[in-house]
Amino acid sequence: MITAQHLTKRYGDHAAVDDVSFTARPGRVTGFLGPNGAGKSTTMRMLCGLTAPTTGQATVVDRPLRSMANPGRTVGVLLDASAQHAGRTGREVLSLSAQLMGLPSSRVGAVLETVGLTDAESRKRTRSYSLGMRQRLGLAHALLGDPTVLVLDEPANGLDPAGIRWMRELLRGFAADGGTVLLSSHLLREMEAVCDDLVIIGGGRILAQGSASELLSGPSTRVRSVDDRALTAALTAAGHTVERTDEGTLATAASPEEVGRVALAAQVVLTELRAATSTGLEQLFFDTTAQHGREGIAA
Ligand SMILES: Nc1ncnc2c1ncn2[C@@H]1O[C@H](COP(=O)(O)OP(=O)(O)OP(=O)(O)O)[C@@H](O)[C@H]1O
Repeated sequence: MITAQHLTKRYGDHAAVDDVSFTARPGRVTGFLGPNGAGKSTTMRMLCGLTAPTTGQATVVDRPLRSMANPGRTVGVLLDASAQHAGRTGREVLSLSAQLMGLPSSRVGAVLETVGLTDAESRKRTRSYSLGMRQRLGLAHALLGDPTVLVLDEPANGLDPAGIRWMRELLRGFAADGGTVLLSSHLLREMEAVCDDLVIIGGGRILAQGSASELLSGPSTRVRSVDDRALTAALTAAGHTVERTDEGTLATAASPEEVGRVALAAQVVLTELRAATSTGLEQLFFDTTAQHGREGIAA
């Protein structure tokens, strides 16, 4: 489990992260999304103890990471796959960390196999690695201590389609075994495919969070009637929120059956009633972050 409680990071007058609270739970993949400059990396650095919060607290498995004697045995971190020592081989990078974490050298071969780096590749200096190979090495490094928690900033960056699918299966398997995964990525389709929970951040603040199924389902019913004003009043009186969509229908989270019953009781004739399809993460992302992306910045 990872918990961010009221995390704030100020650089001078600028709040890079502003009162951010969320929980990434065991057995689930939590996606951390936001436009460029939203505060994702800064939040992840605070979770990993690399950046001290101005206020608030971050804990991993109920403790601040900095207080752990051997954090690599609990948390695997991949924050920047290109930040590897260019003159070391992949195998040397892993062997050194295995020694520092008190792990048997057999872990090195095990994680190389898990991430699909061959023996020959592992003996090359990382300066000759492609970005995809660096990501695989970074992930091997994160998995080395057999952690229960993974914090991964853009791990799929540079992977080819087969690599992305492989990463998806690896993360789903890690969560299915009870692990906690916090993952940031700009690949929205991939996030939609892999995440159980979503946290969306913009301008340093949380804009939306919840289970992916909840957030992506949106208002579940679309309805038209001969008297939308009376229907809206009746639905609102029954405790439902109602919005008008761009297509001119009314949208509500109430089920089609419930809308039908309310309309019947209010004696409003319906001209259309249907369950809405899923919103899709791309739509949710743009709807939620419209004010915060670079394209949303007024000229
Ligand atoms: N060390 C620093 N000093 C000053 N400002 C910083 C520092 N680190 C980050 N920031 C600012 O904090 C804000 C959030 O940056 P951050 O890197 O966390 O965003 P991000 O969501 O990870 O963006 P991206 O998707 O582009 O990686 C930005 O405005 C950035 O310029």
